[in-house]
Amino acid sequence: MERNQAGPIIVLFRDDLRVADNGALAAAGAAGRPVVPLFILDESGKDARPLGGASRWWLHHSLAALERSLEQLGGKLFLRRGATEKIVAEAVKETGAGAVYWNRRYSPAGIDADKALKSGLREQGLEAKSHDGFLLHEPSRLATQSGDFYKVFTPFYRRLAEDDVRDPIDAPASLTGWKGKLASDRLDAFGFLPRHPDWSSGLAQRWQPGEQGAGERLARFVEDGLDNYAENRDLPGIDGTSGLSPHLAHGEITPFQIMAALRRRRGKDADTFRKEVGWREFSYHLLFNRPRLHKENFRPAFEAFEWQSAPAALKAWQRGLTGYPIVDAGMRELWQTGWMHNRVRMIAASFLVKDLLIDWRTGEDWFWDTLVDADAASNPASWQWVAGSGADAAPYFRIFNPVLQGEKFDPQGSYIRRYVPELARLPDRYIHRPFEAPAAVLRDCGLCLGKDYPSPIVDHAMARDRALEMYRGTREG
Ligand SMILES: Cc1cc2nc3c(=O)[nH]c(=O)nc-3n(C[C@H](O)[C@H](O)[C@H](O)COP(=O)(O)OP(=O)(O)OC[C@H]3O[C@@H](n4cnc5c(N)ncnc54)[C@H](O)[C@@H]3O)c2cc1C
Repeated sequence: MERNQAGPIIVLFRDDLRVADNGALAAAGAAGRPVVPLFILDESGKDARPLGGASRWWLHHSLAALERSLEQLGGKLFLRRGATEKIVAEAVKETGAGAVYWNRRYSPAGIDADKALKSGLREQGLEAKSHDGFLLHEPSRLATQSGDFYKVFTPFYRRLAEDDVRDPIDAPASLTGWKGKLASDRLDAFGFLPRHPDWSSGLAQRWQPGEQGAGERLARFVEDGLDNYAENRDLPGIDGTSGLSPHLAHGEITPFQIMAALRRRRGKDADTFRKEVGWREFSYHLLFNRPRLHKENFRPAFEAFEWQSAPAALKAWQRGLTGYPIVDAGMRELWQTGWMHNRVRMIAASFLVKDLLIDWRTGEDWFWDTLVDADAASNPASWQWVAGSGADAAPYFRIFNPVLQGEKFDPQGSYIRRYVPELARLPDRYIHRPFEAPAAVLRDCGLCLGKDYPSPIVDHAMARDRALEMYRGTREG
């Protein structure tokens, strides 16, 4: 096929649902040719991981916001579902496009699909160009001195910090919209919104999906939230973190924009925040080098670990009915809002894996389905970190005590009172250990343990010893 240098440029949208700091869109806009923005949901590859329910809810609203932003610039978003190469081939044929631009993806299935796309388009004589945006670093390029990938965070982060971070790219002032025809699905017909039942009201109350919501959240955080972040980030009872993770997961904002917003900020709080963004980069570095991170233990010795089957305990964990208030508050926050505080994610994950001895993959799957920020790299990397099977993982003997963790990080129990309202009347000293409250205290609070709120489904001290024994047998792979 002859390259049509005057023809329209197709710009693909996938996990980059924004118009600012969008290298592909900016390049297409600057070329002055008609632009065909095309969103493709591709769940067809053999390693593709279908999105979970909460991510689908987010995606619906994020696409609606993107449609509006593109319209304001003079463009129209086309929506398709299917194998990337096939959909793009059809779109090229229908529009007579001479070029296809996109921002790089870093999930294993995304990398494979885009590689095939690039070579296929070039073989046909079309221009195919990819841009950065999702990550600060290219996982294929960063290597240790011995040429291996990084398995420990600190040297990875030190190396990452050596690189200059480019400035964000402005959104195009306007686009030359493409006026021809192209098949497009209707957003509603994708069926991303839950209907029977509709469980999304808590998500809608908490979040504003879309680029505008992302930008406002970043600005608010830098203005009001960054001071004391290093301490506040561990306190689930306050709004002490940025809440940017779902916006990052859907590419409504880029780490380049975040770094630019922090550029003039020095000191412990800003450094800690940059480092957290660095953990996201590290997770993708691991995923790139271990594409089956959500299926296979990073440390092979864990393949032999004898996880337990405990369906009733799993259900209690998922519903926030374990009898450990901090675990239950976290699991209910997740269910109601599609998000859970990082400190509580660690505690709830540790409880599933170490107290209940349930395979980390089961918990990872649940988070994948229920988190609005479900992320192909951070989710499995974090679960493996907690389980001890991952790179640079928590040592096996670190087993969170859910009562002590609760008392340390939510001393007044404000987080518990918000998400486990049946415990709200308990005095602070029993809020994390209702099972130790004297009968008179429980009676005064109108609380009947085992009826209004469960007794612990497992004894932590016993569970800790059991886990230590099993872990000792599995050490270092
Ligand atoms: C078991 C478990 C599962 C997790 N699953 C996910 C997931 O699916 N998606 C996800 O984005 N994060 C995940 N995390 C990491 C972390 O909990 C969230 O990134 C964080 O809570 C998001 O809230 P925030 O944006 O307010 O974070 P902030 O504290 O404001 O941090 C800013 C950004 O840094 C990144 N970040 C912070 N902490 C981490 C971390 N430990 N690992 C990787 N990136 C980090 C995120 O992109 C975050 O938005 C998981 C952690 C655990 C323990």
